Amino acid sequence: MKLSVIGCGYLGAVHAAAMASIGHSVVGIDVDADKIALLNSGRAPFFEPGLSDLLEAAIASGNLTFSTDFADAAGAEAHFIAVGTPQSKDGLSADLRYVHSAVDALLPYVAPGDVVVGKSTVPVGTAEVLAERINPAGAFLAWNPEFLREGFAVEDTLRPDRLVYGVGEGAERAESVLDAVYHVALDAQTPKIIAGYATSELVKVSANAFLATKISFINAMAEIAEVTGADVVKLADAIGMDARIGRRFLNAGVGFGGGCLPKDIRAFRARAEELGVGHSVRFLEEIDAINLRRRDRVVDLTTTLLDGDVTGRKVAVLGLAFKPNSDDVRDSPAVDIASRLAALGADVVATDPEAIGNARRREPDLVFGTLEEALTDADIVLLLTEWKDFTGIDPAWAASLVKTPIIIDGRNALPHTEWIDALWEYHGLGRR
Ligand SMILES: NC(=O)c1ccc[n+]([C@@H]2O[C@H](COP(=O)([O-])OP(=O)(O)OC[C@H]3O[C@@H](n4cnc5c(N)ncnc54)[C@H](O)[C@@H]3O)[C@@H](O)[C@H]2O)c1
Ligand SMILES: O=c1ccn([C@@H]2O[C@H](COP(=O)(O)OP(=O)(O)O[C@H]3O[C@H](CO)[C@@H](O)[C@H](O)[C@H]3O)[C@@H](O)[C@H]2O)c(=O)[nH]1
Repeated sequence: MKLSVIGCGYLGAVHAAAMASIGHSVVGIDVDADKIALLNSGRAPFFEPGLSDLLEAAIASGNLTFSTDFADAAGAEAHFIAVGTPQSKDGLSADLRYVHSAVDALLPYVAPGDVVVGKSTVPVGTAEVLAERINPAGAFLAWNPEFLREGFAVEDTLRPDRLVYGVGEGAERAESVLDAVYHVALDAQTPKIIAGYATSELVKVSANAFLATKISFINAMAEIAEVTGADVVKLADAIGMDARIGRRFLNAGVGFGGGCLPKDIRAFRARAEELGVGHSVRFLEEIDAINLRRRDRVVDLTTTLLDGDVTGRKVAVLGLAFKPNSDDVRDSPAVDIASRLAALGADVVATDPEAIGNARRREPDLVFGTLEEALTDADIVLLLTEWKDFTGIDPAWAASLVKTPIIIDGRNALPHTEWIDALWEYHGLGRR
């Protein structure tokens, strides 16, 4: 089956390569000519485990091409929309301009019977508006939200835990086209939920709202633990043993960042206000506030541990990506904390296995270095992204490099007894 994927970022490039790897003939289209040139040469424009191999193999097989020309989408039966929906510059809402311009550019090449498939995360009500523009061409719209996690994007795309088809006019055609697209996952008994547009759009944003809520819940418990002497990690272990609660997404620390959770909960609030039901998700304001307070906590704790003044003190920041196994620094707690400490006068040296390039583009004045450069003569060390490269550090080796062995484990990810045994002053978040 021939497919087009419009927008080749973290979502679209992986989707295009994964669909080509299961035998579809895929063209990925993006307005960013540099990205398209890289992709066409078989190189991933960002770090995502497994993506380079998938791209290389799919391009070599002839199943995958990339283009900046929307005319190349002609002849595809399904056109996936995977462009960005970032937070608006002037508010909380999602900026839908890329979705609309992608649909504008695609429409001349859409044939009757084609299915345009929305994958971008959008405010509820968007699909209905887009369908009104697509249906007159004799084509149909499906809303097929994506749940992949960065760092596991290839695996999640090839083996999703569920498929959601939001359908409207032309529902039968949309379902049969999507079934053909996802035949491998469906053959593996992946559950499929068919719903209307509004439900499928809401499934996506409510899933992210729930995940954000779970993280902020445990971070709120961390705040309580910090004033009572409780240990939030043990608390999470204990409540997580209740199958109704579950241990996943109960890792307290510097909180959530990235290109999804923060902007999605804000856009959800904005959309609910527009719909006159702002009160229903007003709690997300608190979820956001708890999350951002964790960053303040690390800045304040660093200052306290450096006797109230960070000026001229060397701070080693381990981690810049919003999570391990990604180079994505969008709304990254680590970049935020590093920048704030640098702005307060600290001599910050930040390191990351993959994200220095992206962090430097965002914060050109920050100082970046290798792990060894960051640690050497540091007055304090902050672990802000739990890459294996950092959680596996030998604490005795690190102690031999720093000036003062003080560490804030912003992800509660280190084997803390080993660090304490190696004579580090260890500070977790929400634990002693
Ligand atoms: N990143 C994820 O893990 C993930 C997972 C699920 C859903 N999503 C959603 O998917 C969407 C894309 O996210 P992303 O992280 O891939 O963003 P991204 O910024 O990495 O990629 C977006 C791409 O769209 C391209 N683009 C912009 N306007 C275009 C146009 N008119 N025509 C063609 N291409 C255009 C950009 O050049 C860019 O390459 C968002 O709505 C996001 O919320 C992302
Ligand atoms: O217990 C936890 C789990 C995660 N995080 C943080 O939460 C953020 C988001 O993590 P994760 O959800 O794993 O990463 P994303 O790749 O942003 O994926 C989320 O956002 C995507 C885009 O919408 C969705 O597709 C995914 O299902 C959803 O998990 C990261 O900063 C993590 O460090 C925590 O602080 N504690």
